[in-house]
Amino acid sequence: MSTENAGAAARDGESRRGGPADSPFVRACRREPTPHTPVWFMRQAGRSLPEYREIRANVGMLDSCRRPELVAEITLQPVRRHGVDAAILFSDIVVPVAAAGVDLDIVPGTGPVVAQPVRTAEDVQRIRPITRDDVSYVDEAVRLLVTELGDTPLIGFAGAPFTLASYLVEGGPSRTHAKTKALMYGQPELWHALCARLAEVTLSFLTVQIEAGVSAVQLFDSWAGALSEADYRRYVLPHSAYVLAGLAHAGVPRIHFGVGTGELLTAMGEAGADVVGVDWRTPLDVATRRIGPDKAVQGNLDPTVLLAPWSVVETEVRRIVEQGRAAPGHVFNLGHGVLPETDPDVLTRVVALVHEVSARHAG
Ligand SMILES: Cc1c2[nH]c(c1CCC(=O)O)Cc1[nH]c(c(CCC(=O)O)c1C)Cc1[nH]c(c(CCC(=O)O)c1C)Cc1[nH]c(c(C)c1CCC(=O)O)C2
Repeated sequence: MSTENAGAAARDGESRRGGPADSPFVRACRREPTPHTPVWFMRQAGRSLPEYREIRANVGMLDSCRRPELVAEITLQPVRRHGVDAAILFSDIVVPVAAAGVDLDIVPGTGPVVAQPVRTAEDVQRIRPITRDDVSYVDEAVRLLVTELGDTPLIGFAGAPFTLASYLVEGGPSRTHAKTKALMYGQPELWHALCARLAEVTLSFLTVQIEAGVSAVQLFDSWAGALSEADYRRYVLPHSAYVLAGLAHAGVPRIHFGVGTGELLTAMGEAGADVVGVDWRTPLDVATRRIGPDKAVQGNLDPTVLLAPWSVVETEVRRIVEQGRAAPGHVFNLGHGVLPETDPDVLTRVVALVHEVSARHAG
């Protein structure tokens, strides 16, 4: 398809084998053989890196997401430092929601805070559809990055309807998602109208990123694990499935991730993913049995293990690479994002170890 190899082809003036579409990361997503297990980290661009803290010192989070040169630099920092197999666009799940007209901010140490939480049909109607022009800074940043990254794939991402709805209904982060679930159970029509709007915004946002050249996309339904499987299937899956189906024709791998989703892994795969993200609670061989043979898995080192002595990290990395062999494709990652207090040198060592251990057993 047209977006594949865009960077490499532009530089070479011709299309050739290789480029991001032939990288270990994309091949693993497609369940093709790889020279080593590819590895990247959720939240690899962020507060664990001193160079990130320095560049962000005087720029607000949302502002930084709207400056293409800054987005490109922050996205590249972990690729240079750790040698990860993929970059992830520096942005946030609330960026497209802000572009859709919702008044919100990202408060340091707290997360997204919404000025006027969504409670009524009028509130839902105020969430406008978005076009490329509403997020031209993302289009520009992706194009800059695809050229800079060469053969290293760039992952685009968005928040899934449930996780976005939770921030909008609660007005900010929530442990229980009580207001969100109250709306879901009490006003199912309004709930579905809200999720349908968010699915439309998310689909447009991901389409902009794919057209600009990302090699894969990840749909973050971080808080879906708050639901039973039955409620997930009834209230959430159709909306996430709408987004994932809308991207099928683009041909880039679709990763679907959530936390605490051991009981939802089958359903999250059925929603239309090529790769299912697994947190640390479910071993990858068990997860693979739940997800089935036609999807790859991504995960699943507990982020807090990175704070332990190296011998513990090493044992856990080896176990996960080994259990990942049960899957038809494995992308090594954490079970959730990098914690800010993580020593970046440990991340660099993990990348090298994953490559070494998996290459030794290849073929
Ligand atoms: C739920 C969610 C959000 N944002 C995101 C999710 C889904 C992933 C997950 O489950 O962690 C996704 C996200 N947010 C960010 C990225 C960047 C790419 C990456 O390196 O992974 C990604 C992929 C940057 C960010 N997004 C945020 C930061 C920290 C802000 C800062 O550096 O000042 C970064 C680097 C802010 C944010 N934004 C959000 C939270 C919970 C927070 C953290 C609040 C805090 O602890 O300060 C909402």
